[in-house]
Amino acid sequence: MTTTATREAEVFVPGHITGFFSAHHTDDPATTGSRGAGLTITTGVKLEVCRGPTVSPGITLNGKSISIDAVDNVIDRLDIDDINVNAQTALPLGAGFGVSGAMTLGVAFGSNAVADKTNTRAESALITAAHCAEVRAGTGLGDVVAQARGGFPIRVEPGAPHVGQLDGITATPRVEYCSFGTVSTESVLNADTNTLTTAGEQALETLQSTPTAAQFMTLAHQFGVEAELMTPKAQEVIADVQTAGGTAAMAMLGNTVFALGNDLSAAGYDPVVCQTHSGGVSIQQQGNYQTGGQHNPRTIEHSS
Ligand SMILES: Nc1ncnc2c1ncn2[C@@H]1O[C@H](COP(=O)(O)OP(=O)(O)O)[C@@H](O)[C@H]1O
Ligand SMILES: CC(C)(COP(=O)(O)O)[C@@H](O)C(=O)O
Repeated sequence: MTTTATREAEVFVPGHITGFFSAHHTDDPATTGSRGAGLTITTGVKLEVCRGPTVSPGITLNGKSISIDAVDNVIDRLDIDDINVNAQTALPLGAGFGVSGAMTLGVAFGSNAVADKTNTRAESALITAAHCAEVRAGTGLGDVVAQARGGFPIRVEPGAPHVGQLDGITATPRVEYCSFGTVSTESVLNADTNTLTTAGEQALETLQSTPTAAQFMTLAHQFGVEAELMTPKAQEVIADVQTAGGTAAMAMLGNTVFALGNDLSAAGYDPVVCQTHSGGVSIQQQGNYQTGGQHNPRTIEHSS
């Protein structure tokens, strides 16, 4: 039996729920992005990334082969078409949790962790590659930089690292959400974004003067109304939460309603419960394993 070394890494990227945003397009994806605010959540995407002579290239999400434009873009950009990615998530794709951003950022970090030591990149280069890939795909403007930071990010200035600017709200609330399906981010971003951008800029100014979780929720709800982005289902659920004395908002951009504390369950819903995530993208494991042609990730040996 011939023995060959395969490199493997496990990466976790938190989900990201945008509460409000404004869109800022330029002719360069690195300076294109959004301003706004959202929160990263403990429910996210876990990616096992492998590279080696016995590894067949490909991407799966929850066991099924998947095609996500932003992921294809980052693979091209970083020239990493020899990796295998096995991603798992409890989050729905296309429903406003930044799963496309998480996949793209996770592939960038994972591929770097399994690259030859002479071919590694610094974090800012990987985040920039993932951000530009999402912008080019038209599926996100600010998820990647928010997911790289973690916590409760405020996107003060748009764009990739060294261009954009991030701040945050110092709170780690419990989060509840109910998802009812997808909204096409590409369709919203390709349409006229003037109304949403005016609403998003006003919300950001108010949040910066009172950067609290409660203020964020009030502004996120108001943004959904003013930007005319609310789905009928989101309107119905948010109205029920208000009747029960709480605050809820639509996740941008998905047919998803989120709330802090227990505001959805107090209104009689049965939400998924998670927490604000304390950190950003992280490499959980990384190492080599030996195989005689069989891929068995459980035999991973840690390397420093
Ligand atoms: N089954 C699917 N449902 C939704 N999107 C999908 C699916 N399969 C592939 N995609 C692709 O995934 C991307 C989803 O992007 P986006 O709507 O921004 O999702 P998210 O809100 O999860 O980040 C799009 O490029 C879309 O074409
Ligand atoms: C709201 C959105 C433009 C898209 O978010 P999603 O649909 O989750 O990809 C996000 O990237 C942002 O800039 O805030």
